[in-house]
Amino acid sequence: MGGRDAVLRAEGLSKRFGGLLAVQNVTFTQYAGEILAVIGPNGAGKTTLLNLLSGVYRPTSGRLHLLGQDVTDRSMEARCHAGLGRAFQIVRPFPEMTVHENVTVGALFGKPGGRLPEARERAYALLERTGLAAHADKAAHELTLLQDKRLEVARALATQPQVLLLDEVMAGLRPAEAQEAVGLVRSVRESGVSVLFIEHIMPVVRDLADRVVVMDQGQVLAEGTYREVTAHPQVVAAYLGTEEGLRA
Ligand SMILES: Nc1ncnc2c1ncn2[C@@H]1O[C@H](COP(=O)(O)OP(=O)(O)OP(=O)(O)O)[C@@H](O)[C@H]1O
Repeated sequence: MGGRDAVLRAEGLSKRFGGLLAVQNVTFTQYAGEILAVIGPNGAGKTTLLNLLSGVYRPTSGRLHLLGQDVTDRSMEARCHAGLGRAFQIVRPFPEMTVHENVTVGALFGKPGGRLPEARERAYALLERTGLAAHADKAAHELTLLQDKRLEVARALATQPQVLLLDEVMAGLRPAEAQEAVGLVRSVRESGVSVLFIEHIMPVVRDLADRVVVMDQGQVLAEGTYREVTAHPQVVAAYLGTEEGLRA
């Protein structure tokens, strides 16, 4: 697989909260065009890792490279401008603004110096892509949960990321809806965006991820394809007795 470009490279990332090392010496590479899943039992450090990647937290130690640049000391906004987008589990649109206006805000925020007519146009194109065009003029608070998730992805894509971070966006969706969301994430990748996602729903991980990083107690326990990691004895042991188990 020589010659593949790394889009994200974490080198020995650690994050300490008081006496707790929530993320401990985490190293991994995500390659261009890849859909990478981060899984692990509750409290494994997944959300903390995502917060280190997006810039919510600075690491206690370690470095982060985005598209070949060292962004360890850059703010969340600077990382966004450099090509990193993020969608949250808890969707927080501006409830009184329309769906279209919400995505337009994302389009204006992503690249410095963006112009309004252009941003509005790009927002419409994204609503088409995410299946929300028919709801463009609704207030955001009128959307269903699945439509909310679509809006969150559209808003993140509006910032024109090359790497999109998704934090449990399937949470709360019914299985059929989760399948629709899987289709949406695939289409995001088809458009040339690399995707890193945290997910508890194992069938979603199986269907979507090219590669999986398994965390436990702040550390990377295993890395590989879904088949490889779910056959790994330490991974099976880490999941035994946990609520989500390793059902697939
Ligand atoms: N801001 C914080 N201050 C102190 N401790 C924290 C903070 N954020 C997370 N932790 C702790 O760090 C550990 C890792 O938490 P984190 O939320 O990253 O795990 P997770 O894998 O995302 O879990 P879950 O699957 O339950 O969301 C936990 O023990 C948690 O209590």
